[in-house]
Amino acid sequence: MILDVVDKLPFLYETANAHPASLAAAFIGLALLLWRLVKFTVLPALDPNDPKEYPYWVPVVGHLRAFTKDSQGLLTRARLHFKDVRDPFSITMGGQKFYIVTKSKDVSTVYRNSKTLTFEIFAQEILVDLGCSQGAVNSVYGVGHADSKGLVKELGAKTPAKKTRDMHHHQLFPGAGNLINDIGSVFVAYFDKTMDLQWLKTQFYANEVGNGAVTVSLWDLNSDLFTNAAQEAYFGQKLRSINPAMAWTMLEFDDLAWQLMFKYPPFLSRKMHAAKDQAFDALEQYFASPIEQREDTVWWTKAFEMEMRSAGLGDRDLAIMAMTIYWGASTNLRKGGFWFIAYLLFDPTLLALIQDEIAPAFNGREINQDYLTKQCPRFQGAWEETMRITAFSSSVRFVTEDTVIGNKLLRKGYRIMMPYRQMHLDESVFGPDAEDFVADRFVKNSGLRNHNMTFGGGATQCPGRHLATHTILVFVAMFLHRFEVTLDPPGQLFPQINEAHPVLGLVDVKRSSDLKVQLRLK
Ligand code: HEM
Repeated sequence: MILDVVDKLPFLYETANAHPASLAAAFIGLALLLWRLVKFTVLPALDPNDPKEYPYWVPVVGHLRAFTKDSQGLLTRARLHFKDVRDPFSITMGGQKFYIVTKSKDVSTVYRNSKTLTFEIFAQEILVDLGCSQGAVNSVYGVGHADSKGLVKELGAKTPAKKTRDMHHHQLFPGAGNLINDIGSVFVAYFDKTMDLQWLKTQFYANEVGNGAVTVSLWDLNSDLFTNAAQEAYFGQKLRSINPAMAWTMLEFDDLAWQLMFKYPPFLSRKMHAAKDQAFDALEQYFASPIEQREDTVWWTKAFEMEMRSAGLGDRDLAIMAMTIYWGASTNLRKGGFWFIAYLLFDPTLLALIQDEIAPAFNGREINQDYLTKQCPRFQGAWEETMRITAFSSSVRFVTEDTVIGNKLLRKGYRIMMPYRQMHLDESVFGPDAEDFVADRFVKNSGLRNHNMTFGGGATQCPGRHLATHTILVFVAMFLHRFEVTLDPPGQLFPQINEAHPVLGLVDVKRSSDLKVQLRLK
């Protein structure tokens, strides 16, 4: 770095002499070089416990542009810049410093610490960005009254946010007294009804090709079935009657939701706001309608509504909060189904092996779901590998007190980001083929499951993880059992990922590389 500056001094001097007008520019350049030298070389040497900062040229802006263009590329470059030792380092974007944690062991330490590292500030920010009133957010999160465990200090009672999380567990977890089967059965009934050629022929993404076969967009098929199934479970028929195309409204919002995350100004994100508001309007109307018309939902929806109303929320705030669960469930399920089927279709040997493995789970239209989810290790393993290779989001935390992670001191007031992809491609954990899809990786070494972070971890670990795995395994097995599936036209290339946009879990597909598949009843 020092040599950098010394090297450039004669150049700056000559430039200033030859063109006096550029003297100011030369001084600015010199000042910038000195600032960089002090900030990224001198100061870090004085405080080796501070996570090193990935250097940048433009103060305040930092790496914002690179992050919005290709976040994983930026994080990889930064990690390699620090010789891949995987100590926590920091990146500045738009004036905000983020600590980046990429070592599995450090990530586990972060997940275990709910005392000085918190999450709720992020949930509150996203709710406000979505349009929730500050009053509603304050009462749901007990702002100013709750401790780090989500207990209201004066009363010792749980905040509504904490109770809602407990309700998710009751609805979505396996185990005595829990209700995962109730919600799972709605998904399976919906798949059973819609994985039917007559039904598919009526959809805009399907074309009849003769002999009773149809060609469909694999992406649209997954989007449609998973999102509508989630809607049916959580909001029953009433929401469908208010907005028959509600699922597609949600999906339109999901496709553009990255603009919300990057805080695009409204004039540059009109389509996203329009879809979002349309979704909120429908859900607001839903919650304003008589409760007797909304009996056909899973337990969670009613329990959640009761809790939120007693916290003083009105229909609009209720709609916004309920939409986040609809969004979280549908955005990832559709991507999971799509990528899993794509990996199977592009490996005929694996596909044949899986088809043999799952066959005993079927007796006509009857499905032994227990068999599928517990007795098919190659099938389960291929799904786990699909998740490992397509998980592109990050867990985040806010540092409320100075905290040591690894051998670095993370300072109060900054944010931590734990990008799953950086951990999932760690060759010291997953081996030299970490970048490849290896269908039996988790079958051969089940210990690797502890390093699969797709569902996050700690207090914020995805409560839908059991349902997600269950419904995706059942969906894909039904799809492969019911239809003969071929690429149409043949010779299509494997779909490309869309790395440019941030996601809430699994990576998006570049729509131009969607797969067209022909479905014929077996
Ligand atoms: C393949 C499918 C899915 C993936 C990859 C996924 C991934 C994630 C991730 C990465 C998080 C954040 C974890 C963290 O910050 O540590 C999360 C949170 C969440 N997920 Fe999922 N998810 C999936 C399916 C579902 C489903 C089906 C539901 C509900 C039915 C669901 C409900 C939620 C909720 C409510 C949260 C917020 C938890 C909290 O902050 O307390 N997810 N999910």
